[in-house]
Amino acid sequence: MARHATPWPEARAAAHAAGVSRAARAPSGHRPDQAPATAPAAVAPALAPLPAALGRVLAAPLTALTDLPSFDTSAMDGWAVAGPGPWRALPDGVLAGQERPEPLGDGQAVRIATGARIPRDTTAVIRSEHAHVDDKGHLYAQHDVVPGQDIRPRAQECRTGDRLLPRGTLVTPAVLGLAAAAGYDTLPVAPRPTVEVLVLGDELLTSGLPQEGRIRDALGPMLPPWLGALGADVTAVRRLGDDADTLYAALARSTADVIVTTGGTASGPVDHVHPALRHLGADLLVDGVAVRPGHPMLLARLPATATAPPGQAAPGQAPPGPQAPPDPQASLAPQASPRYLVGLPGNPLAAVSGLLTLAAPLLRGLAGRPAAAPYAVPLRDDVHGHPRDTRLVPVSVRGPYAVPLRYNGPAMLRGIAVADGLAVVRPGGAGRHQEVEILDLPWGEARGQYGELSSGGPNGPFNEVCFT
Ligand SMILES: Nc1nc2c(c(=O)[nH]1)N[C@H]1C(S)=C(S)[C@@H](COP(=O)(O)OP(=O)(O)OC[C@H]3O[C@@H](n4cnc5c(N)ncnc54)[C@H](O)[C@@H]3O)O[C@H]1N2
Ligand code: MOO
Repeated sequence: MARHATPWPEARAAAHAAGVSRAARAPSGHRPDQAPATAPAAVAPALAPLPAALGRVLAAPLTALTDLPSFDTSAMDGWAVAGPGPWRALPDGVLAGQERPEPLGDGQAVRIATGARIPRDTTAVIRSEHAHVDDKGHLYAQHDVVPGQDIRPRAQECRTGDRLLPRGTLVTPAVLGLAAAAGYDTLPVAPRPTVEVLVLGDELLTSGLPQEGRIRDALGPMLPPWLGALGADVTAVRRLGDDADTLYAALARSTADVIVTTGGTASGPVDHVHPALRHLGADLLVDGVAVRPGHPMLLARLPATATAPPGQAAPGQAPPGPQAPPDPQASLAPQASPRYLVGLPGNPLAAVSGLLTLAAPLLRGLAGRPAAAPYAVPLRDDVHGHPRDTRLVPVSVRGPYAVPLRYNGPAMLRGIAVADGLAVVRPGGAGRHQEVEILDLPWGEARGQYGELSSGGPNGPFNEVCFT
């Protein structure tokens, strides 16, 4: 079988574009890699209470519902003063949460707490440790007092209506805090795409030691939490063995946004993924990728309706197996939105490669998130390249360097289990200290758990230092 392997960068772009494009409605001949870089999430947004929004993606920009701070506020515990000192210390104080305090007269000072509303006509706040009151009740400052010092003026952080975060931002704990501060009780979020995992292979055991030629299923335990960390809602994990009819029925019956299969992508006697997709009339968007490990990985768009009822081959198509699928529920229900299938190779590290090459960008696209911004880290050591294909090599990020890890064979998980990411090594290899793109693992330390930051545009958070 001579398939044309898609170059690795194009495969990733095609997977992301497939997610954002709602491509099932595209005319035939549509190229998923020409879809826009961002799009509304493929599933309708909903308003979620703040705790439920964690880990989802903003379906609309976050706009400030209030000025922040919403009133002039003291940055320190100390004294609010009016005019030049020394000042007459008033007997009462102003606490955070207190309603509008009395205005200060020229020459007066009042004790004030951090976060308290500044009395009208205050010129500065003096920290308590920088002032003292004499026995006549006069307040003296130990340093020059600069007008406005230690006052956080209203709207210092944002004005009502300012755009705080763009659509497509992942809701992190910090985003929840910002949203609450800015006045939100609920957030418009895209639902997480649903994913069903189908584990193929008669040789797989679900407990105990490998024996009699059979091995433990490593992917059933690994993929659901990994897909969850990539933004999916895994609705089911089914172990199907190596039966063509069972696979066809499971694909036909599924209502998940994405089906992830493991194994059966190659052309061996029990590799049923391609025949099942053919029989379903699926559109193969990516059929093999020029990447090691994992080159048999594939991405297909499943048809909205059946091309043939179960058990009957459509014209010109072979049935999936010797017998018609026995399950009467296996008819293809019409689907409102496109469904996709990511076929991961069975070798476990090859499956990880497929997960990060195809599933991760697809899920981002489905949630309405932009493609992950690439970033590079210099390699500590030389890495051999494949002559034609990209290699994905587990690395640990130590100091400024990505250290290539051993045990990186396609059937091995020992390297990836201690990795922070996968280094993208272009054909021909990469030399010591050469910068290479890193694909983060969701729990990796290279860039943190919640993905890359958005700069937020010209008014984003990176332009100004603000500290007290
Ligand atoms: N003639 C060719 N044979 C193979 C090619 C090829 O190009 N031509 N490619 C090889 C590569 S590369 C890979 S990767 C595998 C992919 O094969 P499949 O996706 O069909 O996977 P299987 O044959 O079902 O399994 C491969 C291997 O992985 C083990 N496996 C499967 N599932 C699991 C699991 N859940 N947990 C742990 N291990 C699993 C399985 O026992 C096999 O050892 O094809 C090569 N062959
Ligand atoms: O996909 Mo395979 O050997 O490259 O594991």
